[in-house]
Order: sequence, then C-alpha cells, then structure tokens
Amino acid sequence: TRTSKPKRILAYVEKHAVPGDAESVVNAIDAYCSRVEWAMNVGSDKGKILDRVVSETDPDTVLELGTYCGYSTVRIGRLLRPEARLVTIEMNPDNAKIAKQIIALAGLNSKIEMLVGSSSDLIPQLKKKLDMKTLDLVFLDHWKIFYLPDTRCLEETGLLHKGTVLLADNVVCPGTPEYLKYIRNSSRYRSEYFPSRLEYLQVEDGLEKSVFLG
Ligand SMILES: O=c1[nH]cnc2c(O)c(F)c(-c3ccc(F)cc3)cc12
Ligand SMILES: [Mg+2]
Repeated sequence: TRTSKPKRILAYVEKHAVPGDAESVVNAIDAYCSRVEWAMNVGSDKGKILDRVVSETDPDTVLELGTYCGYSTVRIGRLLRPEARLVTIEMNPDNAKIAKQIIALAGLNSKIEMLVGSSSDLIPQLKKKLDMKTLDLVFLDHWKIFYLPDTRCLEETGLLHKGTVLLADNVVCPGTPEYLKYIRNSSRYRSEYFPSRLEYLQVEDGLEKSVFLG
C-alpha cells in the first residue's frame, strides 16, 4: 500500500539510527523532519525544555497522551531510570504500529507500554489496568480539545498526587485556550509557560508546565 509520513519516518530511522541508541533515533527523526518533511513531533527546541522538565522531575511513572511516531516517547524514555515506567496512549492504530517499531529500535521496550485507543476511555482504566498508583509526570501532546477533559479525568480518577507535573505541548500553536484558562486560574495548580518555537519552524509555540498542588 502507499507509504504514509510515519512509514517514511520509520524507514529513515531504520536506515540512519543505531539500534539500541535512543539518542540516534531522536536525532534521525529531527534530521528527517527538518530536511525532508515537517511532522508534528515536539522537535528539538521544545524537546530540550521537555528533557529539562523530565530530568528535574526524575519520575517513576509517566503518562504520555499522543504518541504519533514515538519521538517524544523515546525522548522521555531515554532519560528514565531502568525501573521507571512510561505509558503512552495513541488513538490512531497505524501511528501506534509505527511508533512501536521506533520505540523497539531505540531499545526502550522494557520501560514503555503503548495503549491504543481514546485517552478518555483509557485513563479511567489506568489505575487498575497497570496497577498505576499515581503519575509523577503527564505529557499532553494529543488533540488540543482533549487536554482539559483528560486533565479533569486524571484529577477525578485519583491519578495525580501533590507534586505531579503536567507538561502540555502546543499551548500557543495550534493553541489550547480552554486548557490554559482552567489550569492558570485553578488554585490546585502552579503553572509556568516556557516560550519556544513550533517544531522545525520559526513560529512561536511553547510548553505549559503545571504542578498539581493536591
Ligand atoms: O495535532 C497535534 N497533536 C500533537 N501535537 C501537535 C503539534 O505539535 C503541532 F505542531 C500541530 C500543528 C499542526 C499544524 C499546524 F499548522 C501547526 C501545528 C498539531 C499537533
Ligand atoms: Mg505537539
């Protein structure tokens, strides 16, 4: 069948990355998407901010909403301790298939579990399904209209603890106004905006980091 952008990204990674070397997988995807065709990976500029937040949080449990090709999954996974766990949720089964192969190539299968389906269906199941006590870090990078309902769901299912960090991509472009309005006005969060650039372009975008206060 015809190739897709995720399939072309996988083919490039298979050709240019070193199996088991997560850094080389991240660099290969950035090289492809900056030189050949744009793709909605968090990218290297925002990726450096993501790296810093992950390292400072040093999480045992991470939830990623929106896997796409697995770029940020690998970017986060490469910084986690061996006993840490990352669950990533992707609703598009074709993307999930590609992402699984990219995650495997990075050598991160032992730390990463991918769930295929809608975040709003899967979040309520996390607690029991994965014996998830609570989440130390959540990376929101899926469909912007789901950021707020999924955050409310995370609160209600008791998956957040005092100190849980929510990090949201694209709060400027494409923009997540309802989410920002809620999180910046809620006394249950302390938020900070990290300005950056949209992946591979000169357009402004940024990440919103919000710490749950309990
Ligand atoms: O749908 C998305 N999910 C997750 N992340 C995205 C992203 O980082 C984008 F830049 C964009 C994006 C797409 C088209 C544009 F013109 C600008 C940004 C979309 C998403
Ligand atoms: Mg994004």
